This record gives sequence, C-alpha cells and structure tokens, in this order.
Amino acid sequence: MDYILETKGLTKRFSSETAVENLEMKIPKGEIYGFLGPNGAGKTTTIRMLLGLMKPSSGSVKIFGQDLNKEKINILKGIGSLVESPSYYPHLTGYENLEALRKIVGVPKYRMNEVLEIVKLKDVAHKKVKGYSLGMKQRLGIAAALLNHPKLLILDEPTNGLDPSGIIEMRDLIKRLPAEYGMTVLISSHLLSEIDQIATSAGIISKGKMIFQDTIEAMREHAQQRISLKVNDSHHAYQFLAAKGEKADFQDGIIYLDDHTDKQVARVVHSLVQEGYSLYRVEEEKRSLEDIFLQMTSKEDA
Ligand SMILES: Nc1ncnc2c1ncn2[C@@H]1O[C@H](COP(=O)(O)OP(=O)(O)OP(=O)(O)O)[C@@H](O)[C@H]1O
Repeated sequence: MDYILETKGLTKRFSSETAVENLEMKIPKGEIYGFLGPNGAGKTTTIRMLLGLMKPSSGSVKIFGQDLNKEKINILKGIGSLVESPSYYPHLTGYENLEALRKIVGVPKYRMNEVLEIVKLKDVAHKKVKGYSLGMKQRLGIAAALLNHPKLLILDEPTNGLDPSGIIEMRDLIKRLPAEYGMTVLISSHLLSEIDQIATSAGIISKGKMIFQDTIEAMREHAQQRISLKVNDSHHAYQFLAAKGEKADFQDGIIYLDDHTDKQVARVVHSLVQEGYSLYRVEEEKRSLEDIFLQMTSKEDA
C-alpha cells in the first residue's frame, strides 16, 4: 500500500499527561482521511507534530516517503495546511490578503485566480474581508493553503463554527480535491457525521490512542449488526442454510445472518430463491455509526 503519510510510535507527553500515545497513522495516497475524536483526544497535538510545529517525545513521521525529522523543509513544501482560524487584515480585500501570502510563498501571480476559483471566492475576492462570513474566511484560508500546489492538505476542524450552508460549501470543496487536483486530504473533526460524509478512510483517536483505522466502508460495516430474512417455510429454509454451512440463527420464524458482507448476503438470497423459497423481506438491523463511535470511545473510559 502506498502511504503518503505514516507515523510510527508517535508519542507526545506533556508534564502531566500523555496527549498522543504510540500513534500508527497511515494515510493512503489520494484519500480523504478523516481524523476523528472527541474534544481533547489529541487531534491538534498530532497535527502539530505532523507539520513539524511540535517535537514528538518519541516516534517518527514519514511523509512522501521521507523522514520529517531529516527532510522537514522539503516535505513542508508539499503540504498545505489550515490549522487555526487564519487571521487577516480586515480592511483589505480577500484578494489583497491572499496576494500578501502569495508573495511569502513565492508562486506566480496567475495562481491567485486558480485558487480563488477552486474555493469559489472569485466573485467576492475584491470585497473587504471584514464583510466575509466565517465560511468565506475559512475558504480563503484554504485558498492560501493551496497556493503552492500541495500534494497533501491538512485541515484541523475546518468546519468548526460554520453555519449549515458554510459546512456544505466546505464539504463540497474538500470532496473535489483528490479527484480534480490529485491531492490527499487529512481532515480532523469531532463529528462523526461530518467524517462519514466527507472521508474515504478514517482514523479514530480517543485519549491519545488510535482505536480504529480503516476505510469508511469498513467503519460502516462495523455498524452493521445482522441481517434478518423473512421467508416462507422458514424452518426448512434455515435448515437448508445451516446444512450449507451459513452462519445463521433462527428465532420466531425469522432467519438471522451474522457477520455477512453484502456479497455473502446476495449469495444466501440467491441460493434460497434457487431452492424455491419465497423471500418476503431482507432487512438490516443496524446500529448507527454514532452508536459505534460512542461505544468505541467510551470503551476506552472503562
Ligand atoms: N501545550 C500543552 N501543554 C500541556 N497539555 C497540552 C498542551 N496541548 C495540549 N495539551 C493536552 O493534550 C490533550 C490533547 O489535546 P488536543 O488539543 O491535541 O486535543 P484535540 O483532539 O485537538 O481536541 P480539541 O478538538 O478540543 O482541540 C488535552 O488533554 C490537552 O489538555
């Protein structure tokens, strides 16, 4: 697997507590990686270490296949980030604020219009920033982060404090980045629903430890409990499935399938129909992702 970012045993201890403990973060190239955890879980501390803003107590960070400790300047050239709400000169326009940053980054002027186009701020670029909504200010921050054509974009809670329309705009913007610009995105959030809607893979951190890391589909599969099948002549249908070695239960005339993937469910349905059974219902008894998330993070409390 081609990881654009990989940490090994990443740990940060403050005098009284361990904020990040033995983190093995793996971000595949081209993904939107949702870094999810309750407030105080250690997301910002991790992100600060990934950006070289804070020194780890132990462990290492590899980005673009290079060690952050050794190749910091080179690596940071390929990263764009939005870590805190950016501060602007309120009496200058969005364009003028961005222009000041462009000069620091040292990219050609034509890049200004490109990034304003990406974040959809072209129409308001010549208005003063003091009239911008928080969402517009955040998108201007992303425009600045995109100036140097980053391969990796790191966003710490970019939707915090935004109103619903601001959240939708931000979400749409982030979703376009991998496909249209070949970027990989790391986005942190304390809201599962947000990660569920934006990310393609996810890591869940709780009390400084990574408690889950996989694709979003795998995370959703965790939320799947069991499939119930309502069939005619259900007792015989159950015996037929059991004889075939399916992991199934039978209760009150209903057949339940445990731990079945979509493909396995399709296979069971197909074989029942082929055998001549009438299938009335195939239903999923589902715990919500939110339940799973709460369960995972509260387990750590126990
Ligand atoms: N400079 C510091 N000195 C001491 N403790 C710190 C420092 N920075 C963070 N911490 C502690 O480390 C833990 C993790 O904090 P962190 O800000 O990384 O969490 P977070 O997941 O980003 O949460 P939030 O979303 O609330 O910012 C917290 O308990 C916090 O109090």
